[in-house]
Amino acid sequence: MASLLTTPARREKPEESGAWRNKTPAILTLERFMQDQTDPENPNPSPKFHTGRLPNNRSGDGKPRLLLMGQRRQEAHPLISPRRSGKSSISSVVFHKMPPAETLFLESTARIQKDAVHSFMDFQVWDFPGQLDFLDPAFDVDYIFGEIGALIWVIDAQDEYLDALMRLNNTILLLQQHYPSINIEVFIHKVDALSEDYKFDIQRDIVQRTQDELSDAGYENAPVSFHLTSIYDHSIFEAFSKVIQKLIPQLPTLEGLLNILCSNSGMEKAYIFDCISKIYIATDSSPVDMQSYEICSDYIDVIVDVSEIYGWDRPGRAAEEAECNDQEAESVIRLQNGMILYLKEINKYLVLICIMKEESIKKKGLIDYNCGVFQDALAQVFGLQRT
Ligand SMILES: Nc1nc2c(ncn2[C@@H]2O[C@H](COP(=O)(O)OP(=O)(O)OP(=O)(O)O)[C@@H](O)[C@H]2O)c(=O)[nH]1
Repeated sequence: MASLLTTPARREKPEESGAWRNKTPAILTLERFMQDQTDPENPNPSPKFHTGRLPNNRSGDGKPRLLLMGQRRQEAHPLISPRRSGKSSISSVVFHKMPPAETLFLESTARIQKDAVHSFMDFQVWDFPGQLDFLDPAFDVDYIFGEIGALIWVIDAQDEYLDALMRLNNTILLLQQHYPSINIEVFIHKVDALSEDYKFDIQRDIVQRTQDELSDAGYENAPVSFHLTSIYDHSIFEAFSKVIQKLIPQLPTLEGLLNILCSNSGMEKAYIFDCISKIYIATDSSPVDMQSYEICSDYIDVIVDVSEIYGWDRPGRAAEEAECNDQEAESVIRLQNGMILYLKEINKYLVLICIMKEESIKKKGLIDYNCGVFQDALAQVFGLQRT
């Protein structure tokens, strides 16, 4: 069992007068400053964080689109309901916090579901009905693919997948001809019921067949990635993290900053998480192990739950925040194995979670300071990027 050592804390900042202002602890609403701060001299500032705008966005709404596609397979017997690949379940679990078991009751999607996700970067998730043949000339392919960030193709690994694979390959070939820069992410889904060996065999087979098809058509370097996923564990969040990270142009800078933070603060690993979806948008360059990712993800759940139960709206908070936008929540947990988890709120949507040995947290002043510098650097990077 992990034990909670400290909960909400604050970071104080000297005001212009030079005096330090005493503030009550920030509540863990994980809502804060960077995107929302208003500057009296510039009441409509451009947001400092990346909003995911695509440079070639035609409509100008600036929202990258993730398309969820995959085949629904009709069974030979009309009384047996068709096999569905799991697209709506993925979207509901990742973006709407639906418990995985409740997806059993989801209805089949009859028309394209457009879901706007408001998070550290706004994007849209379009869930396509499995039976829709968007390669039919009646569809406006440019409308569907013209502005997307990534196409996520969901294949049911518990079902026969050759048909689904054929359609995937046709789609990839179409995209390679007309939209070659779109990332294609293949989710080999529902692997929870498969043995370790079997799921890797399936992955190998799918990768091989796709690559053969692509190289036959002369597309050796198509941007296609494969992920083993299930809504019943963290793999679906991990896979989405990888998908989203590819849409963040500042990713190498973020990783560089996290590397510097880790090496100067004695940290083993650091993640920046989007606390609404539990997608991590960046981590340092040491390898990600699933266990550390899972524990960080569970940690966010605990913090968000605690803040929802015990958080309160303080009178005058808005005014206080307008004066000092440097206040954030912080929490430290010691794990049974002696490791320490340190969470620091970055802004309304993002939290920094660091994993470190017990010796490192003894220098908490240093860690707080370095995290403050990291936050400032982050704000500068995104601020500079937008000018
Ligand atoms: N075992 C397992 N079942 C899953 C998983 N993801 C989804 N399912 C189940 O798959 C079934 C179909 O899910 P949907 O999300 O409705 O499938 P869909 O692809 O959106 O279907 P259409 O809307 O008809 O295209 C549901 O009963 C889910 O519970 C998974 O990771 N593992």
